[in-house]
Amino acid sequence: MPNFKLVEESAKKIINMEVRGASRIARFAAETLKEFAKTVEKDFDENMRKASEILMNTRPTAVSLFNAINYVMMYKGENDEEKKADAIRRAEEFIRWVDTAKQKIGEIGAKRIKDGWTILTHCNSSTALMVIKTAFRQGKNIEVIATESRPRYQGHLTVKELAGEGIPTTLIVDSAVRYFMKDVDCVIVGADTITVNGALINKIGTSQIALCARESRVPFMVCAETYKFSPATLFGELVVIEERDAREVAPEEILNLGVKVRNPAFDVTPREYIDLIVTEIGAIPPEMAYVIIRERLGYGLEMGELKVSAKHFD
Ligand SMILES: O=P(O)(O)OC[C@H]1O[C@H](OP(=O)(O)O)[C@H](O)[C@@H]1O
Repeated sequence: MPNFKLVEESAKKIINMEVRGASRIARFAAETLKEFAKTVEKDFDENMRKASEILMNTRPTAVSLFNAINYVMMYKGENDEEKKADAIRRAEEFIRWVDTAKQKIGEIGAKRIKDGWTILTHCNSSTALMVIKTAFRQGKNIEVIATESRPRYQGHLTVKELAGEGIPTTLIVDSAVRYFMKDVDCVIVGADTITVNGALINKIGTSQIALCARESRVPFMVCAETYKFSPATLFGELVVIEERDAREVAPEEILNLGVKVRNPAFDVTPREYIDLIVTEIGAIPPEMAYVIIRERLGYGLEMGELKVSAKHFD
């Protein structure tokens, strides 16, 4: 029997943010599809399609979820048995992509961090933290300023992780970024999605930090695996910004007043504010986003037509 309960449970974990962070969500979706595929005995295409739809309808902004599901769903085979084996293989391949990419980004990004620097980070990006931790492990004497990242306080996860590594870390409220920017040598953040024109979609507040960094001439570095680039934006689609429950922001007492409370989870930082995007295949300017979508993800504009070709990770 196809185990849809497993898929529903995974979807719930993504929605309530028990599993969060763009790359963890992607990895978890691939793992779920792999485990689900093992339970399918007939009508493989139909069951896999249903399972991917359930996972896809969880959080709309991080393209990593789409790319993970899409990657697994490009399985091939003459019959259900072959399809199942290929889907499982592809899920495992995607999971390896997630794990190896983070390591590589850590190594590449750490080269850009100088001894004695103070780095500001926002939210809780495992990829951005990998860069910071790699630099620290190389013996660079660095400090971190971390924003609390309201309303979900992912900044608390960040400071716990950095403190666990022994990295001197200061926690600040989101609105104190400009106050502290004079002490910052570099901003390093993660990514939920990079669009074809090189814009960054990341945790709400990121664009204000970028603006402030630009004002102070502080370099702004983004850490993003190539599966965080959005092929759909090449086809003219806009990235949907997730708007979460108002109760995450305001207590009942406020909500009862009937005031409108808005809670967008992400915002857009235009490419002009980004100095560098560190991917697992190199540190690139945001202007190279189209090249990543074409060469790495296999979607391109060819002979004046939109052409999609499924690429494999190598
Ligand atoms: O993949 P990694 O680098 O771990 O995280 C990337 C991004 O995912 C998070 O979103 P959320 O907390 O799930 O809403 C943050 O916006 C973070 O910058």
